[in-house]
Amino acid sequence: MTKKYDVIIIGGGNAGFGVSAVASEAGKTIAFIEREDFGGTCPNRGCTPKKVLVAAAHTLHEIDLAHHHAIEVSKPVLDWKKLIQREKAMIDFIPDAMAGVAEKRGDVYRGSGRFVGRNQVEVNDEVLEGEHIVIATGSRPRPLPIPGADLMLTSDDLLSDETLPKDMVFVGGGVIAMEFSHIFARAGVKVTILEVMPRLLPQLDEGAVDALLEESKRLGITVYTGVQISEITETKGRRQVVFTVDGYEKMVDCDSVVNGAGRIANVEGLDLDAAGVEFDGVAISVDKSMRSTTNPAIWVCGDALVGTPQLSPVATYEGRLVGENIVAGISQEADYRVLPSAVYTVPALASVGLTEAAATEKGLNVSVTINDMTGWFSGKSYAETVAYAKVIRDVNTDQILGAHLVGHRAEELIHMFAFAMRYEVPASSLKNDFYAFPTFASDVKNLF
Ligand SMILES: Cc1cc2nc3c(=O)[nH]c(=O)nc-3n(C[C@H](O)[C@H](O)[C@H](O)COP(=O)(O)OP(=O)(O)OC[C@H]3O[C@@H](n4cnc5c(N)ncnc54)[C@H](O)[C@@H]3O)c2cc1C
Ligand SMILES: NC(=O)c1ccc[n+]([C@@H]2O[C@H](COP(=O)([O-])OP(=O)(O)OC[C@H]3O[C@@H](n4cnc5c(N)ncnc54)[C@H](O)[C@@H]3O)[C@@H](O)[C@H]2O)c1
Repeated sequence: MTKKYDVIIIGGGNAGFGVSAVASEAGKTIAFIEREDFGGTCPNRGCTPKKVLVAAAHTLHEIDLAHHHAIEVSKPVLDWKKLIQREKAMIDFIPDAMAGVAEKRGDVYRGSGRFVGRNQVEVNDEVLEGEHIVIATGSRPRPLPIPGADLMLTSDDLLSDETLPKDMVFVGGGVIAMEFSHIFARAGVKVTILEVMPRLLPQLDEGAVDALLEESKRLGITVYTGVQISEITETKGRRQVVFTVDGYEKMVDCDSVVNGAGRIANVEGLDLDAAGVEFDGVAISVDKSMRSTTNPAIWVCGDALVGTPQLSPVATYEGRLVGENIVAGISQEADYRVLPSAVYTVPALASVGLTEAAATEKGLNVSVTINDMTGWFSGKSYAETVAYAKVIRDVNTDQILGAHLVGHRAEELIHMFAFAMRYEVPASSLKNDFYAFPTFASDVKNLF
């Protein structure tokens, strides 16, 4: 007999948990399907384990700066295998803990879900019927049409391999490449980044990215932009990446090549046709409330939803919004305008709101202030190697439109700007408030 549910959720990551929190609180019956680890990418293969490695890189950075503080230390010795084991030990409770939460909210099915009708999903040969079905299946690394692409590692491998390579190449110069390149470079690995676009992190503010690029070069990372990769080969256990840049063919020989070329929606194998869900090969067609345009029983959220930021808090937010739309029978739209995020290089690049280019394109009357804080008392005290801030303010409304920071605890300070933007605190109020002194936060008064 077919089991019937109010809501079937395919995928037990941030997005799926967002949906389940709202639906279970409203007393809906839920089927929760997960084929791998409950918790999904962020706590098991993304944000959380990655940050353990970032923290180690941060310590290596501080040791490197010790001489500025009249502290002599010998060359640090990093035991990569032990670091990976520490990272794994810190997260190993997560899948079971999250499965426990899922079981409290509904019936848990372990396996791959796929559509067998407009309202039916099959998992482990069992057919479930849902009034609503949510696709929260996340993303996977973009497959690249390059000969030898199968030789590439993914971020999953980097978080698990206990052997440190001598040298490595990242294909793509986005968030994953930047974060891991700083970790590995600080661990002593020779890193090369190959980016197809004219600059790294193309969607972030150019000034902030330039500051990070300088810091990355200081670390010894080699960056090529505007490249075309033609093939990846393997000889004697080493990999060779062949590419063209500025009309010249080049080759880098290395231990590991990593796919950092973006992530695509994880929807293959769902048999979307069986549910009458329109999919153009890249994105499922949805309306503004994240509902399939061709089957109103189906919703999409998190990384599986194409075109919105692939971030953990966004996946949770979208999931909760889908949950609310299902429970209340409404069509709320997501609002992505104030979204603080960070690239966890060491030091980090953090941003919120409009880039300078986007503000200019909108024709707004803006004031853009750029500061290098390495010479400020705070920057000098901590011997900061990079401390960059760009703040974009609307002159007419005195509202902060965007902030882009590198160093100076950017990943923490950015929330002051985000808070001001969300609650429309005027820039002059932010500037004139009390701050504990001396702190990095108190420097915000002097940034614009
Ligand atoms: C290396 C890395 C580092 C990251 N760091 C950060 C960070 O620092 N900060 C940040 O905000 N974001 C970060 N992200 C992004 C963040 O992890 C994702 O945006 C977020 O996890 C997406 O959540 P989701 O629920 O949409 O998908 P996921 O968490 O991927 O969950 C989808 C789940 O669906 C399951 N699934 C897929 N298909 C099926 C099926 N057919 N049947 C059953 N189950 C299925 C999968 O097994 C998975 O568990 C990082 C990502 C990566 C890869
Ligand atoms: N700190 C964080 O919040 C964090 C950390 C890691 C990942 N993530 C999320 O995960 C997603 C995936 O990360 P990512 O770094 O893989 O993607 P990304 O979109 O950040 O960067 C991919 C880069 O690869 C380049 N590229 C694409 N094809 C290429 C090719 N053939 N040759 C060379 N370069 C190529 C793109 O131009 C782009 O710059 C991101 O969207 C990000 O939101 C977030």
